[in-house]
Amino acid sequence: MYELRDVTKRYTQKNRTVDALRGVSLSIAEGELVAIQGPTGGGKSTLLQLLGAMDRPTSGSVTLDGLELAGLSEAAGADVRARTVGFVFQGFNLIPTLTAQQNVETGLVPLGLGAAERAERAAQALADVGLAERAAHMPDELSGGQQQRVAIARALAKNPRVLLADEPTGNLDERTRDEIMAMIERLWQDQGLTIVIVTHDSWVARRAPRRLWISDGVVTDKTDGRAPREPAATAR
Ligand SMILES: Nc1ncnc2c1ncn2[C@@H]1O[C@H](COP(=O)(O)OP(=O)(O)OP(=O)(O)O)[C@@H](O)[C@H]1O
Repeated sequence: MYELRDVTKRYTQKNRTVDALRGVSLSIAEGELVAIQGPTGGGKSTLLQLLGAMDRPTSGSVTLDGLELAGLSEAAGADVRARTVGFVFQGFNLIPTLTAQQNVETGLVPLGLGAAERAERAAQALADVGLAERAAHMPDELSGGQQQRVAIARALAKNPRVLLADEPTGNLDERTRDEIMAMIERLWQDQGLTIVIVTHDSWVARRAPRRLWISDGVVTDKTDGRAPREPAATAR
């Protein structure tokens, strides 16, 4: 699904440069659930932005199903964000003046669907996250966990291939965090999505079969518990 080859990202301000990613090479297979951890400023959000075609690397290659994201035009990048990638953020990012249903429908506007199909898909997405009864509620009438469910429904209504989540449980209490993670895992299993979650929370990270660590712009694969390799027949 994703192939990163020697990716660097350098931010240049007036008299300061920051190397947020330094020579990252990485593959993420279709259907993987990957957690990304690491110290603050290590490069987690930068990596997620490159995976989501929200930004481009300074050098190197980022491909999504063979499509080179590094060289995309603005319009082509917007198309990837609209169709292929769903985003979820720590702060939910719902529009406060719109109902849950309308918030979910906003994610479908770039797809050019008719109003009736938008409404139907949004209602289905809200049902999928257990919020069918709350479709007419405004965000401030919903709990934090419910708001995050609406945000997840908005991300998934467009049937993306990838879900990218930046600290999706960062604003939630423990019980709600557990509920949201259980829901993300269920969606992952049911819909065969590829999911990448940035988290500071080791409990959340441990739920992911694959865990990456980014520190100072360098990625290390920290996955443990991998199936041990079968010893070669001759070694027995
Ligand atoms: N737009 C930007 N302009 C300049 N520097 C930036 C920009 N975005 C990120 N950086 C710098 O790049 C480095 C990596 O930042 P990034 O946000 O990717 O880290 P992070 O691991 O997500 O951190 P956190 O856990 O605090 O969110 C940091 O040193 C940060 O200050």
